[in-house]
Amino acid sequence: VKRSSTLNNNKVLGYPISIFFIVVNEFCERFSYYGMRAVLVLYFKYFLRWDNDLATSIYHTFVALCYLTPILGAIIADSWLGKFKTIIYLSIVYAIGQVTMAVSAIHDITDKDRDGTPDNMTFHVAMSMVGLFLIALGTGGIKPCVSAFGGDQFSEHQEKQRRTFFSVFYLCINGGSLLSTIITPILRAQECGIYTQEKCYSLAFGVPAALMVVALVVFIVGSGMYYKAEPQGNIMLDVCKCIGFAISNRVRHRGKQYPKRKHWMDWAEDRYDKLLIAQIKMVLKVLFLYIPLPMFWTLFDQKGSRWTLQATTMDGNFGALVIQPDQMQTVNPILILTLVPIMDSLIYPLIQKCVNFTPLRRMTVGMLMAAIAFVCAGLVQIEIDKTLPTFPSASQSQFVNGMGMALNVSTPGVYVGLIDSSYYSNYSLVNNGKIIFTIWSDTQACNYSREFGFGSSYTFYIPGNLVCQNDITATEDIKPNTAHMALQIPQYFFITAGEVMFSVTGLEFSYSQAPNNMKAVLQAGWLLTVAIGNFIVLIVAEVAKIPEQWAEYILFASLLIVVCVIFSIMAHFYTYINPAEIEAQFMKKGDDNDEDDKKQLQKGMEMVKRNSTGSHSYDGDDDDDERKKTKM
Ligand SMILES: N[C@@H](CC(=O)O)C(=O)NCC(=O)O
Repeated sequence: VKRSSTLNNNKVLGYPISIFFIVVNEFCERFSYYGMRAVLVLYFKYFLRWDNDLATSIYHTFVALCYLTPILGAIIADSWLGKFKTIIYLSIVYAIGQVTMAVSAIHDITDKDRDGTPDNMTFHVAMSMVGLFLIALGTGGIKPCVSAFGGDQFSEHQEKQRRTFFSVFYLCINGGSLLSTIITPILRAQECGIYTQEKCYSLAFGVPAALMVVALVVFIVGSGMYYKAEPQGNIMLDVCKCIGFAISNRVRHRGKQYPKRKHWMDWAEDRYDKLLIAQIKMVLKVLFLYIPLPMFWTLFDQKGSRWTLQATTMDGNFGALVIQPDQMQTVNPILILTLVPIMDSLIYPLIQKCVNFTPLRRMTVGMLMAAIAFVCAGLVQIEIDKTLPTFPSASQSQFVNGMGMALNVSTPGVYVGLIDSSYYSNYSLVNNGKIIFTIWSDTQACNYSREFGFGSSYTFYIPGNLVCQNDITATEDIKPNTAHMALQIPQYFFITAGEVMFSVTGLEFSYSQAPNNMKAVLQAGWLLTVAIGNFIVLIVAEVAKIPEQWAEYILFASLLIVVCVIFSIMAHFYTYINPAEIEAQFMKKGDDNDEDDKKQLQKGMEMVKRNSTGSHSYDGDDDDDERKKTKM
């Protein structure tokens, strides 16, 4: 009653006002997360100077951590602080993490000799790791809370509005991700610094930090308008205890003298009520089906690591538009925003006319799409390898001074340095496009201009009798990248089509197959598959140590195809259930039971009510009879 009255007083267009704050909060938070993530792997490679393998490994450890912490967030919210306070406190941790990252990327802090490279890399690495840990704790911790908190704002008769809210919520995620993945690579490509101008990773991390502060402020501003449910006990803990008891009770009753029970979970009946056991059975069936799923995420999340590194060896010149390697990731949210409505309104209904395109079938096809994406990535890599030398580092150039006097060389934003007579400069990082160098000594000065292609590297020879432009000769140490970044579009298309079929459907499937009070448990289980998927990248990258990148892509594609076959077999034997219907049956049976059983049922019902908006119960022993007979 309290909830309805709270909500009814604050409505706009039939929606509670409070959800506008939540939606804006989500947009800013996802901007912050994806913006930081977009440039992360390049920060590791070019700022911290890690090699591709280490950069990829740490990137995936971070992503895995971001998807492990939701369990922690759910436990804190459910059993201690409630969702509202959990979101506030963990958002503060998150914002501190983002600020730490921004500070860690200021090279001037330790650049004592002012040559543009940090002198105490340990400081920057340590700060980055602390920052990333805090971000993982914050973003993962609030993840299961924010969407559920949004859902809580609707009363039971607002089901339609709640569904619209979740669609808008998903669009906001991808809107935030799209904008930030365009913006932060641009910020990263700027030059900044007090003593020496370098690529501006601090700005690329600083803006996401600012957006996280905005997200927090917006969320707090809405404070007076939210419906804040009290923490209601930790259902995850109840589930774990019940499963633990079932196993230990089963082990204690091993002998032939003990009659068998229909299901191993039935061994928990001696202590736990039948409703909880039946609900756990439903959840376990879905969790069992989750076992092969991490492999999808193993491939999916490499678009932020391997694919971004791949793009650095490609040509990002799209005519009027010059795309940075990390900006290629925007193809994913752009395709999400277009594919989701097309799939829902056109593709699925068309396929449905020919075959029963069940959620599990969609997910299987989604996995195949991801495998195809990696075959595309492998083919693109073969194309790149044909064009790619290994020496020296891409985009760097040097000058050799053949004059009898010291010379200064600079371009706007880059001071190559003072080069002694008959000596050479260090390699300096130069942007692509037309670059004008100014070369000067005590007695003369001149300009020298040259077109730099993506990733090209040159050595320039300054002769003894320098007049200028025509006197300087250049040798091309590395040819400009010739494989065009547009070649990555097919792999992005397939991975995103895979995401729509796999991820969007999978979330819906998990939600529909879970009893009301355990939807959060399954949500945490789903996010756990993402974490495990990222750990698999680490294991495969470390164990397989495949020297050829294209072969690694094909290996991942093959692994996913094998897993996909296993998943389709498992899915074939899965029978769809309707938890609400089953719970209603359980209720009916409960009416026929004796008084004690009724009391026990009532207890179970209260548990369901306590943890959810629904209020039915279910006798798990009869689940086979009660299911909707829908096969994969
Ligand atoms: N498509 C992704 C966003 C991206 O990779 O840019 C998505 O929707 N992820 C879901 C989320 O909760 O972040």
